[in-house]
Amino acid sequence: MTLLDVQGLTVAYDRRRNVLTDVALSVGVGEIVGVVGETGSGKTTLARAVAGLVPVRAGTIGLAGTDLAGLRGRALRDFRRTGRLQLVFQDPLRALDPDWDVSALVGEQLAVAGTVPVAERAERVADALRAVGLDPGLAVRRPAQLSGGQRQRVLLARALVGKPALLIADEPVSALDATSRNDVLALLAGLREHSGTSQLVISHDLPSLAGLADRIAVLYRGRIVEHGPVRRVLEEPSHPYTARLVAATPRLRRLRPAAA
Ligand SMILES: Nc1ncnc2c1ncn2[C@@H]1O[C@H](COP(=O)(O)OP(=O)(O)OP(=O)(O)O)[C@@H](O)[C@H]1O
Repeated sequence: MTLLDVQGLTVAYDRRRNVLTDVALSVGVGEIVGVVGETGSGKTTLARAVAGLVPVRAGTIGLAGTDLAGLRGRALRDFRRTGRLQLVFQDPLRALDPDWDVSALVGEQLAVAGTVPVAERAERVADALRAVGLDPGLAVRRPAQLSGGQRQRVLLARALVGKPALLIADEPVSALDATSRNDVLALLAGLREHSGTSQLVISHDLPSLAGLADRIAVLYRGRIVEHGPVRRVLEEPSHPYTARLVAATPRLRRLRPAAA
């Protein structure tokens, strides 16, 4: 069953050029789809457009049957408040208010949605922290008192606490060292396994996506030039950019899914 169905998505910040042109993309229920592309290809713009943070010039963004691209004003605010779609930004330090403690940062979504009684929020926050491998005792800390990997996990806990239908992660591991990167990638895989969370994961790093996603879409100069199952894209890239990307990444040989 399709959860996210993006069609003909075209986005421009000014009149001179489109940053995204006619992008089509889907994420099934319980599926992880990776978007890879070089710097400036439009990855963050895609994440932000799907999350309703950037105006769309043309196209539709269907989430479980609702066209998010058509929502305006109050309807858009109401949708955001539900927290059904959550975006995890790439820079935890900038995304987390330094004056708030972890408990307030993670609990904010529950307060905004208003669906969980105040008395239950602390327990839900603790559950979310445990789900991302953090000690609930960290709830009293502020972002500056956490490591980079812990901050990234707090961002994830904040996105997950309201049990979103779709998680969009924009470069979730690019700021992390190799160990934390693997931990966070394993965490995303575990989320799907244990909670069935559908995910759109955006990265310039093909190996990170190759070990995690079911399907990969390749964004090149604002267009999806190739998409398909991970193994097919890695073994038989059909676009020259993808072929160059695969050839330039020897680590991929180790990460390729085993033959069926
Ligand atoms: N707010 C903005 N106003 C105008 N142009 C923008 C804005 N944000 C991004 N752009 C331009 O849109 C293009 C795509 O940017 P985007 O950040 O989506 O790419 P990206 O693939 O995420 O890049 P990176 O991997 O470097 O983060 C770039 O040319 C960028 O300069």
